[in-house]
Amino acid sequence: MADLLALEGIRKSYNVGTPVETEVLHGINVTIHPREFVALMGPSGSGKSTLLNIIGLLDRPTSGRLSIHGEDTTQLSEAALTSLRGHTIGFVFQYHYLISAFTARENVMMPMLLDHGRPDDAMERRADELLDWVDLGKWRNNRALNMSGGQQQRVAIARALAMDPLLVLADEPTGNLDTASADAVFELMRRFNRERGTTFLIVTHNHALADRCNRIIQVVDGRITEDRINLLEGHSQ
Ligand SMILES: Nc1ncnc2c1ncn2[C@@H]1O[C@H](COP(=O)(O)OP(=O)(O)OP(=O)(O)O)[C@@H](O)[C@H]1O
Repeated sequence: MADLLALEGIRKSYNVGTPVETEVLHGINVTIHPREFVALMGPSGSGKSTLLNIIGLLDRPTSGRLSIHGEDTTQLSEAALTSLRGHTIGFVFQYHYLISAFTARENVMMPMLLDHGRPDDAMERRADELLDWVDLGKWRNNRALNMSGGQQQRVAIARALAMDPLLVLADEPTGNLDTASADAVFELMRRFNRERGTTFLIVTHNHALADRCNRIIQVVDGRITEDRINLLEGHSQ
């Protein structure tokens, strides 16, 4: 089977006032396999979010090749990228970006609604199944604004999983949470990975959480400086 994701020579420059161009990714080569649960670590400003945005097809590299299941994405049109993104990748951010006036169920249904155009029973069932899974079944009809930060982030995880993505990209998903909520949110993603085989790539500054990933990639100054399988995964808990 082809790798889930292959990055070859990915470079990214930003124009910070002509003629000055700053390169923030200097040729990233990495392959992500199905079912991996990967931590992406590195100092502030090292290029982690830039890399995640490129992998998530939200931004294009300046040069290099990004393949999903062996297919090069760098030449695809915006419309093709949008469709591929919607059906392949789920996103979780540090801030949940829920629609606060909508219920938990409505928020989880949102990616399916955007894809299909109108609500149906299957969407509701899918949303309810995911909310049960993140242990918020009883909260399905509560508005997001009435939920705690940890609960909101669990709804955001359910929403990221709504389209049954192959890959979930999470950019500091526990950064705004207290230790207990961060632990619960992280454990949910870990369990989903183990039970359903969804691949996760998680940016985190938290070493204790990274120790619970099965691979740890370190980025410093736009380069991968370390990429290791975490043989002790799960043993530090
Ligand atoms: N749109 C942009 N225009 C210009 N420079 C940018 C842009 N986005 C990011 N940068 C720069 O690229 C570099 C990498 O930023 P990035 O946000 O990817 O780092 P990071 O590792 O995610 O940092 P943090 O851990 O603080 O979130 C930084 O120097 C940043 O200022």
